[in-house]
Amino acid sequence: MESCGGQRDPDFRAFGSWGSTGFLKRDQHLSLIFSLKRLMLGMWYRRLPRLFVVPHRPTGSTSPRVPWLPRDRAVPAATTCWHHTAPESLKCAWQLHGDHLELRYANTLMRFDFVWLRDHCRSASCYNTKTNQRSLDTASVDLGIKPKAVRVDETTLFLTWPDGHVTRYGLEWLVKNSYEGQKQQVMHPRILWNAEIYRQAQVPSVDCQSFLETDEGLKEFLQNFLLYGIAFVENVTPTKEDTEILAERISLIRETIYGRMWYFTSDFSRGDTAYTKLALDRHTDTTYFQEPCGIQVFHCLKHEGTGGRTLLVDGFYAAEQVLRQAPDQFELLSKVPLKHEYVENVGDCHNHMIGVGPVLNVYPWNNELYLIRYNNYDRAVINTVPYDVVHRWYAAHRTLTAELRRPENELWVKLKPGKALFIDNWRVLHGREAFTGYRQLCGCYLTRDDVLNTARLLGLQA
Ligand SMILES: C[N+](C)(C)CCCC[C@H](N)C(=O)O
Ligand SMILES: O=C(O)CCC(=O)C(=O)O
Ligand SMILES: [Fe+2]
Repeated sequence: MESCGGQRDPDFRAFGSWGSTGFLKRDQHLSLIFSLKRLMLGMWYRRLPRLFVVPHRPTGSTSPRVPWLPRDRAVPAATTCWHHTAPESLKCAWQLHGDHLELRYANTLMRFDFVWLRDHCRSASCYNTKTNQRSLDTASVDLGIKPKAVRVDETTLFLTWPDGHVTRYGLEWLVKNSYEGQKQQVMHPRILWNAEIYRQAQVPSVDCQSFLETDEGLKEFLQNFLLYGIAFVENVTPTKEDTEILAERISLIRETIYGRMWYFTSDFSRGDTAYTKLALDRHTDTTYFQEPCGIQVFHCLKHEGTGGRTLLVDGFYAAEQVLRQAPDQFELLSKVPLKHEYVENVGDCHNHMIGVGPVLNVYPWNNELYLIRYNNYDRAVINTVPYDVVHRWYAAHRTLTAELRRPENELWVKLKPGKALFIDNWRVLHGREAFTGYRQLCGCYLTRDDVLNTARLLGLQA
């Protein structure tokens, strides 16, 4: 067990009343939870540096074949000695415990549950490599299963099960697919930005023709989009139909209560401030959906008047500042569930949407942030949080808001006909300046899975 004694003494109240058993009174059970909190915070702090880092994975070993290959050995009830593939190099070592196998390979110490090892067997009878689907019925695996024999050579782990079935795992595959391997990786490599960082990066807009007609153009666009959470296509014919063709090049269009492709202007045709000339503070859209829309496309088709610039803020950059300054507040924003709501009764439009979730959503195994839900207009009555937590939540929300509002974090752009903007609505907040005159925007939402699918098919990590 690693010790975390050297770390700063945190404000335990920040977590004190937030536990899996519900809300505890601030000073209750303090001594009981003290050591637990220390442990949790230790884990928390240790994870910090990994949160936004582009992954660094040990590459495949190229060491020469080891001449000595151990033969199958019978497994004693519980063995504590390490078995090595090559005693000199200690390249791979394993140890069998009562309920799991411990494996050290490529600088990674991994622990595998026996049921997991049986469940992920890639043999022909357990896994269909044509469909990439499991054939094994996991429910048929004895939960007390234990391998009868274990053997490791320089590339492969061999397990023989009590019924004689043999499972083989590539050691590289295990490193890539183990929990220990995963928690050292980020799912989505990103470059967090403020206005200066974004400008300095000089991220190019991709030309419409190259976007539509070449894989390179599309890939460049998607790479920019994945890294920065925004990307532009230029020289687009300023019509709704041409914008739709762009959208369909990378994704399925997500139809919502606003339609499939939408046009909008300041006619208050819908019961939302977006349909006025008023300024809109930074926000993400559709926070009131259980799954907020992944991507938003904007294409300004016309503006005869003044103002109306678009504001963009990297929500993950701001969240990272909160994490550095006040990790307890970051934690609170990632744990407290809230509702957002859209209630509309204008003309023939009647809608009532409710979405539930915290402001910051992180993957539990590596603490990587993947979704920010931030819309002060659409935030519903907070009735999911007791009063003392709610006060701390407001303080945390204030810290985040202060970061989001720092002028140096604001990227202002004037959308012009011909230039389409794609925004990662799970990461980058948008807003707009008040305007005068006739202004018409068209666009749509995209289904996130399909954008990521396109990116992966082009070889990008998404
Ligand atoms: C983009 N479009 C004009 C169609 C919809 C605007 C939705 C506005 C809403 N307050 C939200 O933030 O979700
Ligand atoms: O008018 C704009 O530029 C953006 C309005 C807005 O926030 C939206 O439509 O989601
Ligand atoms: Fe919006």
